[in-house]
Amino acid sequence: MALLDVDRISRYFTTAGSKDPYCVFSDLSMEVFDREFVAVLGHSGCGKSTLLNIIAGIDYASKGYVFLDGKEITGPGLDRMVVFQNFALMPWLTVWGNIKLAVKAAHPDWSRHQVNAWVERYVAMVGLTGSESKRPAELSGGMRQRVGLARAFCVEPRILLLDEPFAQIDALTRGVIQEELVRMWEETGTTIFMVTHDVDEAILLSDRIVLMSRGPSARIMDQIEVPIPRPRGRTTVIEHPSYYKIRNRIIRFLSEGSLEKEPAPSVVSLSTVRRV
Ligand SMILES: Nc1ncnc2c1ncn2[C@@H]1O[C@H](COP(=O)(O)OP(=O)(O)OP(=O)(O)O)[C@@H](O)[C@H]1O
Repeated sequence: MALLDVDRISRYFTTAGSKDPYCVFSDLSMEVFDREFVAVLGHSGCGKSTLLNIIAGIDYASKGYVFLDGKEITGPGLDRMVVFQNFALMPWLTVWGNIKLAVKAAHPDWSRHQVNAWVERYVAMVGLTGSESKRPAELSGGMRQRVGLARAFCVEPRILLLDEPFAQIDALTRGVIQEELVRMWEETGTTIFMVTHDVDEAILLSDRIVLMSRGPSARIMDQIEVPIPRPRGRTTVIEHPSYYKIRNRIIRFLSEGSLEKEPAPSVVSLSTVRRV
C-alpha cells in the first residue's frame, strides 16, 4: 500500500469578477511510497503548491481525498512537516529555539534533558553546531534553510513536504545542501515529496518525477522513474546514460506543454525504483 494516496482530488477557487470558479486541477490522483523521494515539476501556476498544501492539511480539496497511512488527511499534523522556500522561521528565536519548538511540540512529555539532546543531534546533523545562539537575521540563506530542514527532520514525520526549498539559495550552497538533504533522507528513512522548478535538481535528488500540465484544470501528464544509482553526485549524474534522455523528455514537456497528450495513468507500477 502507498504511504500517501492522493485520490481524485479537485481544487476550485472562487475568483473576483468571475461567476465560474477557477479550477486549479480536477480528478488528480497519485501515490507516494514509503521511503520514496518524489519530485513534482510543472509550469508556474499549475497547482504544485496547492497540491502540497492540501497534503500538508493547510489547504483542502474541493473534491476527493488524501490519505496518509490509510488515514484521511483533514488538517495539519506532525506526521507531515513542510519546508518552505522562504524558510518560515520564528525570527525572534535562535537556531536552537526554532528547532526546540518543534521537538517540544512533537514530544510534550519529554524531559528537558531529552529535548536538549534531540535538538543537539539535529543541529549537528545540519552542520550548525556553534551557531545555536544566532537568530535567523544573523544567518545566511543556506543556514536558514538548514534550520528549516533540522526543524522538519527532528519531528521524524512520515513524510517531508518541500516547497521549492532551495529556490532562494545561491547555486554553490544549494549543491551542498542538496547533498545534505539526501544524506539526511537516507539516514532517517523518511519519505519526501518535493515541489521544484529545477529539472536538474529533480533528476539529481528524486526516485520519481511527476510532471503536471499547465493550468487551469492541470493534470498529471507523466511520471518518470530515475534509474540512476545512488549515491549520485552533481558531476557524475550527468555521465549516466539515462540522464540526458530524462532531461530532454522533461524539457520537451515543459517547452511544448504537451496538453494534447493523454494524461499518465494515476497509479505507478510498484516496480518503481524505491530504495530498500
Ligand atoms: N487562495 C487562492 N485563491 C485564488 N486562487 C489561488 C489561490 N491559491 C492559488 N490560487 C491559484 O491556483 C493556481 C495554482 O497556484 P499554485 O501556487 O499552486 O501554483 P504553482 O504551480 O505552485 O506555481 P509556482 O510554480 O509559480 O509556485 C494559480 O493560478 C493561483 O493563482
